[in-house]
Order: sequence, then C-alpha cells, then structure tokens
Amino acid sequence: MTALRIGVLALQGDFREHLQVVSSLGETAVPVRREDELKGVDGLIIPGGESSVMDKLSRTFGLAEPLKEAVASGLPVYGTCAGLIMLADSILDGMAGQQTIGGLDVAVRRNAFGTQRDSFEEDLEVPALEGEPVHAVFIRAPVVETVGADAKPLGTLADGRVVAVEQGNLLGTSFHPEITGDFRFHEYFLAKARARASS
Ligand SMILES: NC(=O)CC[C@H](N)C(=O)O
Repeated sequence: MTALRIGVLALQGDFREHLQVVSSLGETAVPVRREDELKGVDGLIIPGGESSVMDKLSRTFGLAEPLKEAVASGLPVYGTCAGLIMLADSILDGMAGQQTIGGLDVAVRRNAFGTQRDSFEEDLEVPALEGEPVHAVFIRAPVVETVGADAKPLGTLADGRVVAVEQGNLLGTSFHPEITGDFRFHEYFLAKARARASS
C-alpha cells in the first residue's frame, strides 16, 4: 500500500506533533504554509493553537480561499481544538472580525471552559472508535454548542456537551489526541483519506 500524503497546516500552533503522529502511522507528512503545498495531499490536519492568529495568517498568506476550496472539493480534513474552530461554520466568542474556513455545520464556542478549567482531562465514550474510552486532553478548548442537521456528534463529555464531530470527510475534536499517544482519531481520519485516495 502506498503511503498517503497528509498535509498539516503549519502556520501556527502544534503542527510538529501532528507531523510526527502522521509519520509514526506510516504515512508521508508534509507541512503546508503555501497554496502550492496543498496540491496533491490526500488529507489535511489543522492543528491546535490560536484560531484567531491562524485565521489572520491564512488570509495574509493567501491560503484562506484555497483551504475553503479544498474543503468544498471533499478533501478529508481533521481539525483539533483551534483547528475545529477553523472548520466550524460559525463561532461564538470569536475575536472581532474572526473568520473561519467553515464546512462543519456547527457553532463552536471558543474558550468554553473558562479560566478555572482552562485545561482538564476526561475519558470520553466514543462509540465510533473500538476499545477503551478516549483519554481526552482539553487546553483552552472550544465546545460544540450547536450541531446542525448535516453534522453528527462523535463524542460527548459526561455532562452531555459535544466535543467531537464529523460531517462526511470532515472531522473535528475540541481536544488534542496528538499529545496523548492514543492515535485512534488520527487513524479514523486516515481511513477517510485512504478511502478517498483509492476511489
Ligand atoms: N489548544 C487550542 O487550540 C486552544 C484554542 C484557542 N483557545 C483558540 O481560540 O483558538
């Protein structure tokens, strides 16, 4: 089986961790900072970081429109934390003028857990993934406040709040699987990329 070519948006945030995860799973990982680096990728990961900065940089570097086109073309895209915010059709508590790439029919609230719970960890039941609950690490994390008709929740906190969603080839998590050593979400995403590459 030939390795997939997976781009990781490398404008800002913890893109290095995702590049390492993709390589450790046997695929080819490529940092994406320019439009031409998006060409020929079988999937794209948008990392955690600061979504308002990522938004500004993507517009400054002329990547915002190509990213929207990539999503519209059906490219598999996985966003973690700030990356989930970038994929959301609407943001609550965004910075003034903050825009997103969109694609996921959800409204996401930034920094939803407030200062007292800036970072926390919780085990999540994720029925779509086999095996144990997913140990999820949240860092100034967003929450999916509204899931539209086209999107589907994949994982919820014990209090019922949605922190993982999917919609066709798009996948988003509020938390950071790239730092826990449990890469089932990455594998779930790579399966979408593999299916598309071989279709
Ligand atoms: N760990 C993260 O990616 C934090 C997200 C950040 N709070 C934002 O609004 O973009």
